[in-house]
Amino acid sequence: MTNSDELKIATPSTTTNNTSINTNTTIAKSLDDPNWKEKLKLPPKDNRPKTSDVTNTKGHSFEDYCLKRELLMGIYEKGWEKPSPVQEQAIPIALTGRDVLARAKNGTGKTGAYTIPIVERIDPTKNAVQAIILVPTRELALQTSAICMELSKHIQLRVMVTTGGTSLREDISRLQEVVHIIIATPGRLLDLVNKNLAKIDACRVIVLDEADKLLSQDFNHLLDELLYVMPKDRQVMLFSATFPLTVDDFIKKHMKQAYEINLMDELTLKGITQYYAFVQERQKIHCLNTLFSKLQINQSIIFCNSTQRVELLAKKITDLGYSCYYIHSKMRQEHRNRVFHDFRTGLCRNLVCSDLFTRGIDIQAVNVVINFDFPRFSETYLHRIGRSGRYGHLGLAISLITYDDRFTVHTIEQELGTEILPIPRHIEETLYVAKAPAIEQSIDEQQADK
Ligand SMILES: Nc1ncnc2c1ncn2[C@@H]1O[C@H](COP(=O)(O)OP(=O)(O)OP(=O)(O)O)[C@@H](O)[C@H]1O
Repeated sequence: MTNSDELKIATPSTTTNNTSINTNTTIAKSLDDPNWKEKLKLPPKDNRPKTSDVTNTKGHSFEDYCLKRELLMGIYEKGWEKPSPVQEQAIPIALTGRDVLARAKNGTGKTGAYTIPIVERIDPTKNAVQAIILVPTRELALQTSAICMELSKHIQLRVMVTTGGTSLREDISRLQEVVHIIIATPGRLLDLVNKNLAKIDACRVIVLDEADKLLSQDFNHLLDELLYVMPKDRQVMLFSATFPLTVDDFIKKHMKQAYEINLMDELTLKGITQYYAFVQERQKIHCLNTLFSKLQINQSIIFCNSTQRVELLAKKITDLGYSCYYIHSKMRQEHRNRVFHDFRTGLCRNLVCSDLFTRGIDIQAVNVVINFDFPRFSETYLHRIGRSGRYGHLGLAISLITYDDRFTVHTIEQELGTEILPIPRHIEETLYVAKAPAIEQSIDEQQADK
């Protein structure tokens, strides 16, 4: 790969939708229109094969849930044709107002599993905050609000994002207007609540996305404070791919007969192939250079264990002649936003980052994740490698391992029940580069055909 081909980043392989749906006509405004589906502006169909992590459903359709027509329009126009396994389980229960505790693999549609019921249950005629979605990072807040706005684009819903690192004054003036859903990082929301600027005493739904991260020591006490302000008869929903025991206290204290969903009979995604390269610390850059020259990287995320190492590595990669961005929590927010936006739109092939990007970030074009530094915990490893292989697609995770990491590797393999294999001389492209087949077929089916 050279710099000259940096910009040829493939978006998910697509073919135009040639079903009976006409994408050129205007959107059905009339809710009585029996042909509303034919008038939707659908995105190109994503015909890449998918694993059973997302295809193994009960066969529900979004229409089975009696959702508002305008919401269904938003869902279909987002390109979501049918619910994923976690959506099938969570949506009908969440619509009843019951507490939900949902564990499902990375990239299998947890965001839709809580945003769809929330959007359905909001009364847009009421001038009040009716739902709160908490996430651990500012980038994830922006990503989640974009999804919420896309799904509700035919409904007059007002979504507000508020996170640390942005102007409090802007938030204050935004809160003078109507706000139905707040998507926030916990610290800023609590600040607004304590200053009596955000009124959440009538808000009856709260979601903790990446719940185990939010309930870690960094945020735990903030959440207790927020929940004490909310009405007693609220709905609490927790979503993550990992639920260590640390969340138990919160569940006992704040949830009532939560409906439990656990779609993690195995922990790692079927579409991701995991390898390690055993190296000395000083050989890591050379090894990365070799990987860059050999792999078919569409977009890659490269993880380091400290912000300082992120910046140093990004400089070394640039010196090697590969374009790359970097992002970490000590950068100014506007700078972070620009990097996030530009990487997402494919302006650069490689992104070096700290664990700021480990949770929730969804960039479909990422097919390779590299652990330049090996993480210390299995949760971190799982979430990091889950940045590729989104929605049942293919991905490659390569970890550079030093002698000091050897016990951690073993522990993580044990805890996740997975095997990280030594990297072979040649890595088959079929393992991580998607080719769209003419007929949609799951990856598992293809393997069965062989
Ligand atoms: N029903 C659906 N049909 C097709 N694509 C979907 C559907 N639901 C979600 N997706 C897509 O799947 C991708 C992953 O979704 P999402 O980010 O919600 O996963 P997640 O389970 O929250 O992952 P993570 O654990 O990493 O946060 C997104 O690109 C989203 O648009």
